[in-house]
Amino acid sequence: MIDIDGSYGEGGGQVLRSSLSLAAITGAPIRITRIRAGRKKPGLAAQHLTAVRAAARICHAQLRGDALGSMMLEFIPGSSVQAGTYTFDVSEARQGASAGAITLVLQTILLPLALAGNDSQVTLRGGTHVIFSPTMTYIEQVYLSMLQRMGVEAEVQLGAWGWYPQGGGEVKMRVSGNRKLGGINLLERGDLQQVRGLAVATELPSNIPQRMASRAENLLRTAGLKAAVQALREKGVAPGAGIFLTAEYQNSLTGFGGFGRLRLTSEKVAEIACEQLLKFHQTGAPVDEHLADQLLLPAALASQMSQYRVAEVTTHLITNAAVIEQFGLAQITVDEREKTVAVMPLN
Ligand SMILES: Nc1ncnc2c1ncn2[C@@H]1O[C@H](COP(=O)(O)OP(=O)(O)OP(=O)(O)O)[C@@H](O)[C@H]1O
Repeated sequence: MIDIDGSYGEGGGQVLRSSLSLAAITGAPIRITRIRAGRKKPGLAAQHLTAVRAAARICHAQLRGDALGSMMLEFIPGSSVQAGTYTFDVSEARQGASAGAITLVLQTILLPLALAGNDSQVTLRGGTHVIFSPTMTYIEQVYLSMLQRMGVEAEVQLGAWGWYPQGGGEVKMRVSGNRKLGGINLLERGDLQQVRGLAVATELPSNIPQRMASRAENLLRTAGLKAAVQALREKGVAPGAGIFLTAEYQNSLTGFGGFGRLRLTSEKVAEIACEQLLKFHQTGAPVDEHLADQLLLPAALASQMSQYRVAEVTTHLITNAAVIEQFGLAQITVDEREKTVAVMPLN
């Protein structure tokens, strides 16, 4: 049994999710204690419990402690990961609505399913665009595109947008199985090719996406960046709005978003997204601070070494590296001064 201290470093949900993915892939039983001890409301929230149940479903794991608020979980895989057709809904973890991010549930099971013997189809329901987590737009345009270069083949289709607090979004994912992963080398990003964007509203007037789109295009073009932002009204169960920008460099991709809320003008929402993107652009780094921690898992499962340079070394990155190393799959070196990450798989 591998013992994981859920309070280590960042002490957030990622410690749990990385451990679940690796337990499913390796078949190693795990016990995680002090889950999310670093958070205001510690223990398993709806999103985490959905990830636990999803990981357990695909490898028939026995569970102990799988309840909302639980700070301890035992996860004992009962089989290798089984490809198949699955549905996971965060609202089943908590009665009533939940905007738990299904992108994080998706990340928990993606690599186990990509390494399984056959193709899978997964339907996910809950929050698709939720602050402090990757948005489904980021997953599609940045995360999956980068993972494709490492040998992962998966496609997502967004059926409905799910915002905080109601959730209710839906995504269908198709994952090809039997994949062999390769390393990635991202030390130089090359020139910016373009910034693409989606300015979206559900159940709100069309001037909102239009205003977000034109403010973002103006700001980015004034800063000398080539930008095209599409204004869209989309399907969702509740009102919501946001703008999601993807910057395409010769060798790399990144994405940033801004979320609408009451008393925040559409223009301000666009400015929030643009500020983050311009700040990243100035760093010259190929990998944004979020992708930095998300690339560790595929890199540890690859057959070659990976190396990349990041915009910022975060506690998420350091924490995830330590969790992955506990499974003995890779040696990870983070150079805080050079802001580089090297992942050397050990098998
Ligand atoms: N704007 C963003 N774009 C892409 N990825 C993001 C963004 N914000 C956060 N993330 C990613 O979301 C993940 C959040 O992990 P974290 O450990 O904080 O867990 P959590 O389950 O969201 O919840 P909590 O922080 O409440 O425990 C990290 O992988 C982080 O890189």
